[in-house]
Amino acid sequence: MEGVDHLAFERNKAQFDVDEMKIVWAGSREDFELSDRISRLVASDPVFRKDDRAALGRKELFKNTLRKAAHAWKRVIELRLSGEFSALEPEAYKLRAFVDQPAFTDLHWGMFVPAIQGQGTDEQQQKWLPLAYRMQIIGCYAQTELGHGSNVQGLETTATFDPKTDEFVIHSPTLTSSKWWPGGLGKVSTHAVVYARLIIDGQDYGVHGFIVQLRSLDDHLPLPGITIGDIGMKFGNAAYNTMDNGVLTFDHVRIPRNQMLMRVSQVTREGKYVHSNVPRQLVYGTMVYVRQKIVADASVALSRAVCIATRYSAVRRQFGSHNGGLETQVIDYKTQQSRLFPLLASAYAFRFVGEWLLWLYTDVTERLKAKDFSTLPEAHACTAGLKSLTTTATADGIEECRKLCGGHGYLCSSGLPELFAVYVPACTYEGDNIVLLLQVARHLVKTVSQLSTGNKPVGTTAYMARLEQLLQYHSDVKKAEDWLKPNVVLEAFEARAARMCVACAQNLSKFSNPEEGFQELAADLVEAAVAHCQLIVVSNVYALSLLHKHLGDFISTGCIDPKQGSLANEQLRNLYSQVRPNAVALVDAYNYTDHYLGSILGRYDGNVYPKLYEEAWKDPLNDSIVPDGFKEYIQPLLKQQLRNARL
Ligand SMILES: CC/C=C\C/C=C\C/C=C\C/C=C\CCC(=O)SCCNC(=O)CCNC(=O)[C@H](O)C(C)(C)COP(=O)(O)OP(=O)(O)OC[C@H]1O[C@@H](n2cnc3c(N)ncnc32)[C@H](O)[C@@H]1OP(=O)(O)O
Ligand SMILES: Cc1cc2nc3c(=O)[nH]c(=O)nc-3n(C[C@H](O)[C@H](O)[C@H](O)COP(=O)(O)OP(=O)(O)OC[C@H]3O[C@@H](n4cnc5c(N)ncnc54)[C@H](O)[C@@H]3O)c2cc1C
Repeated sequence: MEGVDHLAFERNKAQFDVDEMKIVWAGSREDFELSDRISRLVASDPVFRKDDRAALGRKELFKNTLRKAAHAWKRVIELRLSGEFSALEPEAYKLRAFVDQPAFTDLHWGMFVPAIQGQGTDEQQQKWLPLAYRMQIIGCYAQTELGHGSNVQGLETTATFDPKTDEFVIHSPTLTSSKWWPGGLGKVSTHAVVYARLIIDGQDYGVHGFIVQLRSLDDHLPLPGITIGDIGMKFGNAAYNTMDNGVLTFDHVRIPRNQMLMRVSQVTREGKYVHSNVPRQLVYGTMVYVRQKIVADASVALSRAVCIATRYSAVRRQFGSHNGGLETQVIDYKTQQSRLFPLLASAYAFRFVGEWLLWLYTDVTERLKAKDFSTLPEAHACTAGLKSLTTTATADGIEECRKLCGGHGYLCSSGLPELFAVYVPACTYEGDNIVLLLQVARHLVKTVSQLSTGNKPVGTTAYMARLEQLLQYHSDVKKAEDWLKPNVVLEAFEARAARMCVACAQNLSKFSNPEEGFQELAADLVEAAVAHCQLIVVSNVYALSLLHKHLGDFISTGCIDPKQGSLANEQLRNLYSQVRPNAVALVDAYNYTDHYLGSILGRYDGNVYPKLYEEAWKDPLNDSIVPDGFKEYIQPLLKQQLRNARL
């Protein structure tokens, strides 16, 4: 029934003030009001409808994306959502987020602009940023090649300095050096920040960023020497196919010398390479920025899936009917709770860890401005590790939510298949998750090895300073409630991470060639890195379900014994019972509109069955009662069977 809240009985059970929780989730009252206003604005605008997206072909889908991006830009300007540099303001960012359709603009604002801001000189910023801010040029981030993505130092594209003309010659020497994947490149971008090996007088100075114009600003045709196109359909139907991930090759394309991004190092008019007194890794700065953003976004994607699965689990009933009464809500099954509630808790945990990471990133940025590079390794390890941890958990969590919704979760109208297909590449882009965990492992091993030299570990590795104590540690948990004490949980996680790191460091020391040891022990190193990253995010329910999931680690490292493991599980069951009456209210606190959720199963009013039924009839296959192709392919079969039957 329209207008009836089928979930009201669930909402009435809540033991906390959902409006207050909305503010906690949003970050502040101001943020809440902004999100609320912008999400409603998007939901009520017919251009931003998305319920028809799954049935669109690639070309229509892409054009639809262009239309939405242009309309979003128009709305930003018309509504005066922000000041001079409009699209960088939170309102504009939120508007793009609630439109919820990946587009070239994500890379323009999310990577092209930050690359120039972070790696361009003041002069370069003054020239390029106003054009980019007004979208008079549209840019992408062209780093990955057909042959190399993870190994940035292995890129093959060359930028050779020509002192005669004061230019760089950008060239793709091999097929594998073709740029491959950059979003927005395939059909839209007029410019790119291209990463290429700098060659001066035959000497290779490694990978640097260059601003390169790709297409004419008049007719949008590729400039001479440039071959460019889309790399083809990707996983899922609509999903990430709204994005024109592209291929690009250069045939001796010339750009002026001042288009090398020169904040970190410079090439003079005479062809002299000058490296500023800063770490070369600052060239990777844009990736650090985006990894931090991706962590913040993980809680959004996971919370959407959890919201759908929680509301639907409260609506869906199976088994347990007595005397013709109602069947049991599937959310009341302990197995459903043990799969769903840790995800609900994870979404909240990732929301808070995202805030913390933003603080860390802001802090390191301020320090870099003051030429203090001391916290850069920690910022790199945290952004890389948490990007890996949160995106893996979110991608797995979305898929789990699909299963939690049974058969109906497999329908596109549940919103879950598309959410998964859009989200899952986050485990790969901006650094493959395993490759990033190996970076964390390097940082941890280095930290352990420096302990003997008296180096005091700082930041998230500070617990290693108590190594002796952590190596002696054995949990003193005696009853299930003991697991509710944050310190008890935290110490167990610290001891587990410390012991796994130390074990790796000890095993590495047995190799005469450390690099060979690192390769050989990579799987263990990744597990130690995961343990360290989990330590960063632990909080009550979440921590206990993780402890239960990784019980083997905790027992094998001697941090807890099997009895204490069972007590943790007992406590977990108690906590699930406490979460149960609050579950629907906890997902209401995300304050998502039905438009943004894009899911019949997750509708706010819980009116699932009539709407599912209604939606089925909208499928293009139901446009005609007898399908196209009946006469050619079905009727002859039927007739033949009839003939055979008569024989
Ligand atoms: C509106 C939208 C807004 C925001 C966007 C939000 C979401 C994004 C949406 C969509 C995103 C879409 C697309 C994504 C785009 C991309 O994918 S762009 C391409 C990204 N590519 C990668 O991530 C490549 C991964 N590889 C690497 O990062 C590096 O190559 C490596 C770190 C794996 C290895 O690098 P090497 O140079 O070989 O390093 P090393 O020898 O291992 O280490 C040398 C030292 O450098 C330190 N280090 C490495 N990286 C960094 C860094 N980023 N910052 C600081 N320090 C770094 C490393 O720790 C070593 O230190 P030592 O002290 O041990 O020497
Ligand atoms: C949707 C999407 C959008 C993208 N957008 C952009 C963009 O805008 N701009 C851009 O420049 N790039 C972009 N990329 C490229 C992306 O950044 C790379 O795909 C990513 O960095 C992974 O690199 P790769 O593809 O080379 O993977 P590979 O490194 O080839 O990974 C293959 C396998 O090898 C393993 N592996 C690799 N190295 C190691 C190692 N040292 N030790 C152990 N295992 C290893 C990995 O774990 C993985 O299992 C995008 C990719 C996708 C999927």
